[in-house]
Amino acid sequence: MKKHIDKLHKIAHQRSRKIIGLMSGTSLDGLDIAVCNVEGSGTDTALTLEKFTTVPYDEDFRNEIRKVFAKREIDFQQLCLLNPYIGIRHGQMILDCLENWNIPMTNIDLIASHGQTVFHAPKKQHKLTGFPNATLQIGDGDHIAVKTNIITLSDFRQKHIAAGGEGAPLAVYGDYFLFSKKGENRILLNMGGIANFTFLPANQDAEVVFTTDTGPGNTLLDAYTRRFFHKPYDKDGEIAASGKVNAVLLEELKSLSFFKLPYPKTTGPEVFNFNYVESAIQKSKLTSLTRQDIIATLTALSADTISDAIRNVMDTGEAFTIYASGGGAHNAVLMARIRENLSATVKLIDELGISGDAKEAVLFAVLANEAIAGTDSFFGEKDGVPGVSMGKISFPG
Ligand SMILES: Nc1ncnc2c1ncn2[C@@H]1O[C@H](COP(=O)(O)OP(=O)(O)OP(=O)(O)O)[C@@H](O)[C@H]1O
Ligand SMILES: CC(=O)N[C@H]1[C@@H]2OC[C@@H](O2)[C@@H](O)[C@@H]1O[C@H](C)C(=O)O
Repeated sequence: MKKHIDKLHKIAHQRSRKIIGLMSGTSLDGLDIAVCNVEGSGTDTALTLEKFTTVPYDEDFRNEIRKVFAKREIDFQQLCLLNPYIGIRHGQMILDCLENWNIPMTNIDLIASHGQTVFHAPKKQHKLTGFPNATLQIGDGDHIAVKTNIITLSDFRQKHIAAGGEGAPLAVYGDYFLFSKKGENRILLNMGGIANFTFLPANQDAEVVFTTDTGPGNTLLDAYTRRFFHKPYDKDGEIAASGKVNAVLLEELKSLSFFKLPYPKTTGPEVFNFNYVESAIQKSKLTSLTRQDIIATLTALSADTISDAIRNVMDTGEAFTIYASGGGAHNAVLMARIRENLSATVKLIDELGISGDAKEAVLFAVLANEAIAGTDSFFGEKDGVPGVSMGKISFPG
């Protein structure tokens, strides 16, 4: 309908846009909702985070997602039902938040929805001849648009794959637009379920900007803390601090083929799960390790593989600063080992003006802003950062 196109055209030409960024990551902890005011685009983007919250998922919702999450074999009906269901639930969470914040729906121009990743299968992992890189996010944008009456952009990762990428990491675009700084080599490290980072060179050359996943962030820690200690995660790294890293198990865990693949690469809980850890424990014949030692070793695995990946990019001897975000930035043991491994300054991204817990949701708002109001961007011919606009548009009516 032309009225929708006219409205979108108007939004694209406004001096600033109010965009809600949504992120629900691999930790299944909840939906991050960030209300952003965005002016300009590309490297001229000026963003203010006006409101942020994480709406926690209730256990029932989490369990419904877990039925299909990162599983090779599932009940197909469950997947089919979850696609609209997650969209509707996310839409309702937005409406509730806007009401609590006293923000009229009509003040919001756009929603940028990541959706829920249920499976991630880059070619390097599935290895099936003829099949492309693949990833699947559900929670359809049409349901969010109709529920909230707000134009919604969603499903950002498919275009990245269509343009030659693995569908991730996408944070790199917003990282460059918002946080690149002349004179400082910056590593923006995000430790969610899976860890990834963006390298922003001190000369701000977009063609040198680099991004990759590194492997596990918190996903293994969460799984084992849930199993052994009946808690959702190792708060502040307290359990890890009470255990000892087991060098034999750590080496066995590091022998996984993923860690030998060249960078950039991407991964998910399809690879980093119970089976992987259990089979490493069996292989190293360490069946009597304490639970605390296992958590300490898994924390060291995350820290060491993050550090190896950063070393691979920062091999020039130049100084750099790490800005950490994501839930793992709250884990003191994880942070301390990264600091020690790299002898680098490690700060929180919060020092750059955006809360580390909000960063990913904010970056999806930036991607939507680029799709609607941006111009061409070019990050060179290297793997992993195609210069394309991402996000599919859902109109409310
Ligand atoms: N105080 C804390 N101490 C230790 N770990 C914490 C703390 N708070 C959060 N976390 C960890 O952070 C995780 C959530 O992180 P985050 O929300 O960044 O992940 P995500 O966005 O779901 O994942 P991804 O970025 O891989 O998609 C929790 O599951 C937990 O492991
Ligand atoms: C397929 C998928 O959802 N990947 C996530 C996941 O969580 C962290 C890491 O793996 C990253 O590659 C990506 O998310 C962030 C937001 C990204 O694309 O930058």
